[in-house]
Amino acid sequence: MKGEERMSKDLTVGIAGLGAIGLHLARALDAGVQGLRLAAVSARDLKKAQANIAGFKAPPMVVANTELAACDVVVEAAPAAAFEEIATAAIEAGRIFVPSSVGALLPRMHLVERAKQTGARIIVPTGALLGLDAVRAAAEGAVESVTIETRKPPRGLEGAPYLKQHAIDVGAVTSATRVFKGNAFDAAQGFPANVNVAAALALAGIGPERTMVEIWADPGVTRNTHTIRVEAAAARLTMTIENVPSEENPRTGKITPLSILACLRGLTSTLKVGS
Ligand SMILES: NC(=O)C1=CN([C@@H]2O[C@H](COP(=O)(O)OP(=O)(O)OC[C@H]3O[C@@H](n4cnc5c(N)ncnc54)[C@H](OP(=O)(O)O)[C@@H]3O)[C@@H](O)[C@H]2O)C=CC1
Ligand SMILES: O=C([O-])CC(=O)C(=O)O
Repeated sequence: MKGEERMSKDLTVGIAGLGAIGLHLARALDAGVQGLRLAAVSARDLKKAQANIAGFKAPPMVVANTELAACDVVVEAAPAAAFEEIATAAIEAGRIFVPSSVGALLPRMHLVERAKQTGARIIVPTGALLGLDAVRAAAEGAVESVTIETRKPPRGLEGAPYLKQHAIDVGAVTSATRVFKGNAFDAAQGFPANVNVAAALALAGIGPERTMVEIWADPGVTRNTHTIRVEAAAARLTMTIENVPSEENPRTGKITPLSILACLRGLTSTLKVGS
């Protein structure tokens, strides 16, 4: 195949937010990923965004969140508060939408219904978690229970609305302390910047009401640690991932942009591994 023909088949990618996830992903795409071309980025601070991409081989356009929807694939890597604007534009335009702020999708499942009408696809990456292939497989059969226990260094939980509402000061925590126990829906509301993994797990398995979550502020861990336990008719799963916090945002594990990159490669790769 000629080079031009191959170019014309590339999927264009737009990224909303150039932080711990978005900037790493943008750099990786700029370095070159077969079948994908970084075409546009958005941010709150557009000047900072321009500076961030200045050294790129092929700098993307810096656009408003809604204008990313001109791209074939829209990756949301912004704070949860911006999720609705970015998601709605991408879904109305019938694009492939890849959310990072997965917790913000749970109270907006109407977007999934809307995507059915517009032809959009919503592809939730595994993100900072693991094993969603096995959870999805188990959920094709009977599942008794799904739980996730998240342990983060206390500063990785700072600022969560649930902590403020319950006057919990994680800065004062000196030994492992459980700060939340409940379902994934409530966890995502109370900790919008912390438990997107629980939301992804819920969507892969038995839904946000039945997926149970514990969140621990743990001065004894240096990594964001998530343990999933699944009791299903076909298998029992226990899996733990220990994520190195990123320098830019300690709430976010370094593996997250890598997971999204792997997810994007899967959109165009000839060989795709894992369900
Ligand atoms: N699915 C998963 O497994 C995981 C998901 N996450 C979630 O992914 C999201 C991104 O995380 P992370 O990269 O660590 O966050 P960061 O805070 O590091 O980056 C977010 C970026 O978004 C930009 N931004 C702020 N407001 C807006 C806006 N209104 N529109 C567009 N961009 C904006 C900010 O840039 P500036 O203000 O300078 O313009 C900032 O650089 C978060 O919601 C986080 O909770 C995180 C970890 C794991
Ligand atoms: O990076 C992590 O370990 C998980 C995280 O912040 C999230 O789920 O939002």
